[in-house]
Amino acid sequence: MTPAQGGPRAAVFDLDGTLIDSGPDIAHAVNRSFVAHGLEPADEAVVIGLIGNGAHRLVADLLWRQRIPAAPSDIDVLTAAYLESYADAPVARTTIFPHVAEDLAALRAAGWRLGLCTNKPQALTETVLAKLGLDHFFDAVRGADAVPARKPDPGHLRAVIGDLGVREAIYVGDTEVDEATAQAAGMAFRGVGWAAPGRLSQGESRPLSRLSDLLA
Ligand SMILES: O=C(O)COP(=O)(O)O
Ligand SMILES: [Mg+2]
Repeated sequence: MTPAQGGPRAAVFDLDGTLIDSGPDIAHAVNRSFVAHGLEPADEAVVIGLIGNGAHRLVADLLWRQRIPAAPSDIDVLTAAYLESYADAPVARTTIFPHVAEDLAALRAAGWRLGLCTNKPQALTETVLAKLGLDHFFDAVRGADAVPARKPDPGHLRAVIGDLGVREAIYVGDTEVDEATAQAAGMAFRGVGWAAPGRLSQGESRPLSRLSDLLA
């Protein structure tokens, strides 16, 4: 699907794994919470392979992967500790992927409206964007707790499009969660070429080599 002729061109981006390489900070924070509660830390690569469904699900999936039995209240406690630890050092090990800032600037210069749709909590999302100097690119930002239901619920993406005041947009992400969300919302999707191995579906045959490819 291409933007309507003459209509505002718009793109919505996922955050973690798409615009920023935040896996090292996320892994460090979640492992701090595990160790503080007497649990084994997980390999960074394992954590990175599970990011994208929000903080609570990341903790639950890691416990399951490590075969650690946990009650729902344990998952809540570990999630709260993880997010507290993450908020303590949100960008200590995080980098912006190459060319992302200049390509977002190029899209804006070409008149595109840009949104962000992430399963990171809203406050942490705003902090991370501001600390990395990316906040000024976006006309709309919605984290997981800024909508009634987060990705893969299509309402999350539709809320961002509503905020942008456009009828359609392309969604750009790094995982099958993002692909499923776009599909459920009836939106076009492009994966990023720097997604971690195996995170996009086999069907994503045209990943972007740069965000500025959207201008082509
Ligand atoms: O799952 C998360 O915590 C956030 O991941 P996302 O930015 O890729 O949606
Ligand atoms: Mg992602």
